[in-house]
Amino acid sequence: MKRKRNNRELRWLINISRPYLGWMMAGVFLATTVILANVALLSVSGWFITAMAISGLTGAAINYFTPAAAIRGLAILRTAGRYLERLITHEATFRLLAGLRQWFFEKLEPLAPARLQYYQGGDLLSRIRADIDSLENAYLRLFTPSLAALLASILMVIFLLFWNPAIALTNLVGLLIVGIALPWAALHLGANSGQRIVEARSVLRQRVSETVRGLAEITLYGDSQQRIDSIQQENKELVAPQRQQNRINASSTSLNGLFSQLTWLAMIVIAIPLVQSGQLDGPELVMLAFFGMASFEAVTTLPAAFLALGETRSAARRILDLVDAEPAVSDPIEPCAAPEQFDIQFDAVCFRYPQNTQPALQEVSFRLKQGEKLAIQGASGSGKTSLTQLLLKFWAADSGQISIGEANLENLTGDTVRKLCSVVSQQVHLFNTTLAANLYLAKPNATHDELVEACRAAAILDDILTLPEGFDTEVGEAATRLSGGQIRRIGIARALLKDAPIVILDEPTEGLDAATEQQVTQALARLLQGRTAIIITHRPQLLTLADHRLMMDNGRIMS
Ligand SMILES: Nc1ncnc2c1ncn2[C@@H]1O[C@H](COP(=O)(O)OP(=O)(O)OP(=O)(O)O)[C@@H](O)[C@H]1O
Repeated sequence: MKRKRNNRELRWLINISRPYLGWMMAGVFLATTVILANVALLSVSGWFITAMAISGLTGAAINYFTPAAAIRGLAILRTAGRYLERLITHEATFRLLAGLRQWFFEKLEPLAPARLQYYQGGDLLSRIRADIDSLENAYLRLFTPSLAALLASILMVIFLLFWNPAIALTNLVGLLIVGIALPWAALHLGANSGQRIVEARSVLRQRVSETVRGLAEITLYGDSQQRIDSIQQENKELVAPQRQQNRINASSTSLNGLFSQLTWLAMIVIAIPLVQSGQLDGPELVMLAFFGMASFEAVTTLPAAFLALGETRSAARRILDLVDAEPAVSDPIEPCAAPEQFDIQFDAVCFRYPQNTQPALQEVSFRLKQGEKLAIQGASGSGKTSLTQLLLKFWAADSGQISIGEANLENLTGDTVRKLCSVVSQQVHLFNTTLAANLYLAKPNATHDELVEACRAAAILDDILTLPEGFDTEVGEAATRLSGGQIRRIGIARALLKDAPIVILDEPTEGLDAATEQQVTQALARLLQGRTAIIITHRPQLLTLADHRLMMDNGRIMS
């Protein structure tokens, strides 16, 4: 089962790299060229220096032009090849990671908000950033170098076979130990700590981001020491597996050095008698010794890369676990077109959140005619917001039926339903860009006049125009100058721009002082004109906008 899951991650890593296969193969070709150029450079140099020394001693003539030119050529090939290889493999990997982030967001979107509520903000961020980034290891340090090592090793051993099978075999054994046995051992020894690193890093990130967000409360309630202690503890949880990985890495680096030196030594020991028997000459002995030494460049990075594979796999698993989650509501296979009539009807709707034992809504039924406004009141937790969440298709009813006009909600896609609805709540999220961009969000193709008109109707135009850069003011700067009431009127302007036939108000005047509440209520009255609306509120002012009232208690409609 575990092996199957591991294969699933590796298969996925290979599958997503398909579009970049051309780039990867070019990287493999260049990496192989660099390894071979380096081996050839050292071997020719060793041969050349020895041949020169011998000719100096014996006075024999030697052609030094060809080897000197070869050395220069190989040095240039090695340097230029390395540069191009890094350029190409990094380009391929970064393109892949960029594509992956976009794919991840596309997969996340249908999960929001219902399924994502189980993940903390810091955890999601960790998956989007750190987990995706750590996949870089798979491509830059693992796939490309492994393929290049395989290709280069085959060619090097074939080359040695022409000189002597025993030397070739010795080199092959050394390459197999460093290129396969050590990486295999590192992979198995490091799998557990790799997984712990990814998990501990995510926990630490969540804790830090939550601490920074709640800094005001922590300072106010004097909880800082406890926080520091818990961050230190979580830091220790991260450092322990990192230390273990460093130990494995240090051991594998030492063994790596030991086996490559032993192989090299064994190759020399085998070659010396061949010199004595005249099958090899002195320069060739040195050439083969240098060849053996340089050949390990092909495999020397693999143990560390395979050690990091445990971490990479865990990161891939966390990404897959999230994107494989079933959306809370699936779209119909053959959806209906958007309704043209906007009565809202709930028929015996029951709903319970998956992890709760108590239902949030029980047998909820009501009918609201197009253009009418319904106020819903009730104690906290009575199910008011849940009712609107179902209407927006963020969750699906367990039983009963919801319809808009003639269309049953089950036959409409979530997108279609949400295009028909605007929501104004007490929390208006402004993105960190200009005010204009925040407003265009509701209608990307709106003209500037439409923007101005919506802001005028929401009674926020004058406030925006007094800002130094008007609509072009950055929200970061504006947020310090905009009051809660002004931000809510920006939310109303957005809803006006969207011009959807159904409006949901979820306590939009909560927490405002009387004067501001009046301004916001007037703006809301303009928004509700001619639209069907559900208004969740306790505020008497806002209740005056409603034609009907419902009281909820414990998930049921009381009156
Ligand atoms: N996302 C959620 N996941 C699990 N349970 C939830 C979720 N949202 C609400 N609940 C639970 O469902 C019940 C109804 O909550 P709901 O938010 O609909 O009530 P509400 O009347 O809008 O309350 P409030 O006025 O405090 O916003 C409550 O018991 C609440 O704990």
